[in-house]
Amino acid sequence: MNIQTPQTCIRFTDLTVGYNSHAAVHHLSGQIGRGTLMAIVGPNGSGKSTLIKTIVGLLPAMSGSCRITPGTSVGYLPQQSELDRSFPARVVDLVSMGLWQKRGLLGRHRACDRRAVRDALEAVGLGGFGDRSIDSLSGGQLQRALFARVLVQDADLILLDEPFNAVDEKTIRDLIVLIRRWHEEGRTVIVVAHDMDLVRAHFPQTLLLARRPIAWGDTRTVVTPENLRRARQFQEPWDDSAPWCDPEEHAGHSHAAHAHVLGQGAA
Ligand SMILES: Nc1ncnc2c1ncn2[C@@H]1O[C@H](COP(=O)(O)OP(=O)(O)OP(=O)(O)O)[C@@H](O)[C@H]1O
Repeated sequence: MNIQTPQTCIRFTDLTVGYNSHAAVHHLSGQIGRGTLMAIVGPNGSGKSTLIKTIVGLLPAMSGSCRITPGTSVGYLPQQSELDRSFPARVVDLVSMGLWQKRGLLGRHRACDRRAVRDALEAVGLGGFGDRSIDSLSGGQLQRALFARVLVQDADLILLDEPFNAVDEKTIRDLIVLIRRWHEEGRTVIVVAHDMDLVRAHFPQTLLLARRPIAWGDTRTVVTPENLRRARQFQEPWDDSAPWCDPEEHAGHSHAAHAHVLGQGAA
């Protein structure tokens, strides 16, 4: 039985998740405390987006579980590549979509909602961009608009999938300010990232994945050359057509990682 303390935001119990009976992440156990600011890192194809989608509820567990403490509202920023930019919408419409959990899909927006959307656009440096069509935005401007949508969601748990991808340094700095503010407000923020210097500088906690948890805990002890090398080693020989999980291999190699996950990832 899982015991969720009031401080727990997410609990993974031997979670395995994937596609068409192939595991993309397997045997993840541990918990994320409320108010945690955490990065998820790992090589391409190591299961970072898959894990985020499972937390958001878009992908069911194959076995084990991922539980969010009841009553936790969730905000999610998908990878830009998953967005259809040709959809005929204005920036203000995109940002207003963040209100649907409060107002419903067809709900009328009140004056306070319109103000919240305007304030969010100002906060991300897109004041005056409301009437622009989303296909006219640069990549960095679109990322700012997506952050504005997360701002109006006003969620307890915020999941950002590669928010720093293909944006310039100034935009990254501005987005980091927003992320830090969410953290200071006591929200739980989980960010998929590839830039290890940025992770070391801004994220106190890190989960390093290579289809399985390699290490999890204090960023200084997780993002080490040795752990990154191990992550690459686990990832490179991976066979996408392999059976969904090899218990022998799991028992032999991931025991140390598990101990680390349970010892340091647990909040
Ligand atoms: N819809 C899907 N159907 C089948 N397999 C998928 C699907 N989405 C992802 N995968 C596979 O699952 C594995 C993990 O993918 P995932 O996108 O979670 O990795 P990632 O760590 O986010 O990678 P990246 O850093 O490249 O974004 C990969 O082998 C990928 O090919």
